[in-house]
This record gives sequence, structure tokens and C-alpha cells, in this order.
Amino acid sequence: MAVLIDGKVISTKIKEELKQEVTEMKAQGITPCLAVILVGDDSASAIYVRNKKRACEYVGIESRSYELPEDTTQEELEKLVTSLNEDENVDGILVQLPLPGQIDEEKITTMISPKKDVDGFLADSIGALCLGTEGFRSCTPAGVIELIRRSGYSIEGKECVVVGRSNHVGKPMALLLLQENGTVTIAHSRTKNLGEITRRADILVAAVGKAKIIKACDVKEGAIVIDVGMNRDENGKLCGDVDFEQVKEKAEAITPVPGGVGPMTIAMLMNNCVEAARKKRRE
Ligand SMILES: Nc1nc(=O)c2c([nH]1)NC[C@@H]1CN(c3ccc(C(=O)N[C@@H](CCC(=O)O)C(=O)O)cc3)C=[N+]21
Repeated sequence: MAVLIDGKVISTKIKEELKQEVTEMKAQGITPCLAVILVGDDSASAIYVRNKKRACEYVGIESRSYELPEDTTQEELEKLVTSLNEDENVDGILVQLPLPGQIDEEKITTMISPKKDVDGFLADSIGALCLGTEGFRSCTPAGVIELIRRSGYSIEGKECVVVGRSNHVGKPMALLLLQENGTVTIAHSRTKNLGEITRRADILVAAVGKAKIIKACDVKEGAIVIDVGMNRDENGKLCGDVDFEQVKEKAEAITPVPGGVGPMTIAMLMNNCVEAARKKRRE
């Protein structure tokens, strides 16, 4: 039976560390501030946004939320992002994705000032990650690295396989593992003999978006298995990309869903907000 990597415990530890730092910042008159924009009333998005607000409260970050109706126009949303870009009190801007169909998502997200890109989604941030220079790291991949590190495992020299190549998870995940000196393979929907490749992994990161598709036969004995998936199973229950019940018997360590990567994404978002506020002070 594998070691359970507890994202709730580790994310709470990170938030406690950030809370300390924010207390010190506040003593110097600086309060980090995150603006969260939610368009429409998708219930899953509403839950995430609520979790983010709660995390802000815990850490001592001021959160401003903008909950706009489903029929918000492109122009209205652009105006809001522009005003938040210009607002010196706002350190980070998060536009909750996905956006409704009438909105040009690409245009809205690329409007966000790179200094306030706490999601780490912009070309500036991904470029900095690629070059290994200072910039915001994408929250989910950064959370995965922290989970591995704080559980006492090293990445250096390990065979790392990332399944999934999305801009928000797979690609930045591979770059971060590379930066940690892992030997990195990116597998995806067109990969041939997927199982052969995943079975090589000492560290396997599943970011596919398909419920329980990683089975015990896809995993090497003793692997560290990180599940980024957020799916609903046949009973409507939240589950990952990994068939947890099977794989836990074979892995050295495994993350659950929920309670694994999800809470870490939020902790790293808090980290990026504090970093944004810290950088502003240095300017
Ligand atoms: N601009 C933007 N940035 C994001 O970071 C972003 C986004 N849009 N759109 C949606 C996805 C999804 N996402 C999650 C964050 C935390 C949990 C999380 O805390 N999950 C809990 C359980 C939550 C539940 O019970 O539903 C867990 O895994 O334990 C899940 C999903 C951030 N996203």
C-alpha cells in the first residue's frame, strides 16, 4: 500500500508560512490583494472561487471578487480587466476559466498585465519558466513540485512522464520537472504505446482529463503517482485520471482526488499573490 501524499496537509503548511510572511508585510503597510473575476454561474467554478476566497482570508490576502452575469459582453469584461490592471492596490488578477461563449477568452487573458499574472498563464510567465528566469509559475504544476519535494522525494535524475500537454498543466509541468533535473517525457493523446511509456516513469503525472484511465498495469512498481485529473465518475463523484484503488497497491506514493493537487493549486496561487506584492515593493 502506497504512501498517501496529503495535499490538504501540505497546502495548509504552505498557507501558514505565507500567513507569517503577510503578517510581516502588513506591519510595513503592504497588504497583498487578489482580484477574482467570475463570469456566469457555473457551479464548479463557483466552488473553486469560494475556495480561493477562503484561502485569501486564511493567509491575510485581501480578495476582491467580481461576479458578472452570464451575458456579460466582451467590452464590459475588457473594461474591468483594464481598470484592475491600472489599479495600484491590486497585485494579482485571476479570470476564472472557462468563460462563456460570447467572450474571446484568449483576448481577455492576454490583456492581463504580466506583473499581475498570478495564474502564470501568460507568454511572459511561460517564457520565463522556459528560460529559468524570474516569473510567475503556473499554480498547478508548481503545486505538484511542492507536493513531491515536501513529501521528501527528489526529482533529479528521475524518469518523469507527464501525460497531457495542455498549456495550463502539461507543458509547464514538463518544464518545471526539467528545471528540477528530471528526465522528462511528455505523452499525449497521439502517443503510441502509452502504457509502455508510463511504465518507465519513476514520477508519473497524469493530466489527461479522463476518469480513471491510468490503471495498475500502466504504472511501474514503486513509482510516485501524481493525479492532476478532476473528473466525475459514473456516480457523479469527483475522481482523478488515476484508478486510485488499483494503483495504490503498486505505487510508492500517490495523491488522492480530492485532497491532492487541487488544494495545492490554491496554495500556489496564494504564493504568487504574495510574490506579486513583494515585487511591487521592490520597484
Ligand atoms: N484562471 C483560472 N485559474 C485556475 O487555477 C483555474 C481556472 N481558471 N479554472 C478552473 C481550474 C480548476 N481549478 C481548481 C482549483 C482547486 C481545486 C480544488 O481545490 N479541489 C479540491 C476539491 C474541490 C471539490 O470538492 O470540488 C480537491 O481537489 O481537493 C480544483 C480545481 C483551478 N482552475
